[in-house]
Amino acid sequence: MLPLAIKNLSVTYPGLDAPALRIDDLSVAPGSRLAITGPSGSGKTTFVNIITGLEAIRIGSVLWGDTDLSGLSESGRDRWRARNIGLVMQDFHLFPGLSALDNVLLPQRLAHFRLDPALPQRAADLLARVGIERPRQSIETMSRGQMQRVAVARALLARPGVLIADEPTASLDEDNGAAVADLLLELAREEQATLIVVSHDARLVERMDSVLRLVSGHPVTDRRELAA
Ligand SMILES: Nc1ncnc2c1ncn2[C@@H]1O[C@H](COP(=O)(O)OP(=O)(O)OP(=O)(O)O)[C@@H](O)[C@H]1O
Repeated sequence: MLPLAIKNLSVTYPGLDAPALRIDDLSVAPGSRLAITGPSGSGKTTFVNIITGLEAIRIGSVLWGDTDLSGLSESGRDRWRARNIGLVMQDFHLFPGLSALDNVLLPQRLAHFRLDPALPQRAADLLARVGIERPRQSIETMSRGQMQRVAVARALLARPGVLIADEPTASLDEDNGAAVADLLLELAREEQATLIVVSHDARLVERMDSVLRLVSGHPVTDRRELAA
């Protein structure tokens, strides 16, 4: 579980008159659940890229616990992200030709010379937890709902303190979207991870503790319970 504190953040891109993202002061309590909403182009993806360290911070600070991402190099941010963040993307980002189990293990296989011997069993347990009955099934033969559940298991494998999902239900039908939303909320609680979800899905958003609504890069929140 990690608390997030953003101070005086400003992200600008060449060719834009105004910052794509401008947040003066935002706190997210450890273990809480924050939804990010807002119209297209309002800065949601920029927010995710900044708080995960995918993008460099030039103005302001982004503190996860004691770690200020603005003080880390790109490789430092990559290492920090691998240890602390589990990511679930709209389009799954799974590798065809590999089984569900191997997809869950792949990021850890790539990150470490030698795979922690406990991880294959944890991967199998997580796949069972998200309802995947055939972990050896090739990923490209799975349904979209199953693929997203595999992606949720993969995000949690390394026990991240923070689980971040970018439009995790957007490409799923209603039933599968609801199942994935349930899993994200349940597993974040079970694993004691802070949960941050970018979503337009009203049923998912209303189940979070707080909502940060972005318009033209600015929070126009509803900051209910943000620091609860
Ligand atoms: N690398 C970049 N270079 C220049 N402009 C960018 C870059 N990345 C994002 N932008 C601009 O920053 C603004 C915010 O973009 P962002 O992708 O964060 O919005 P979003 O809310 O995620 O949109 P959507 O819901 O459509 O995905 C937009 O005006 C976008 O065009």
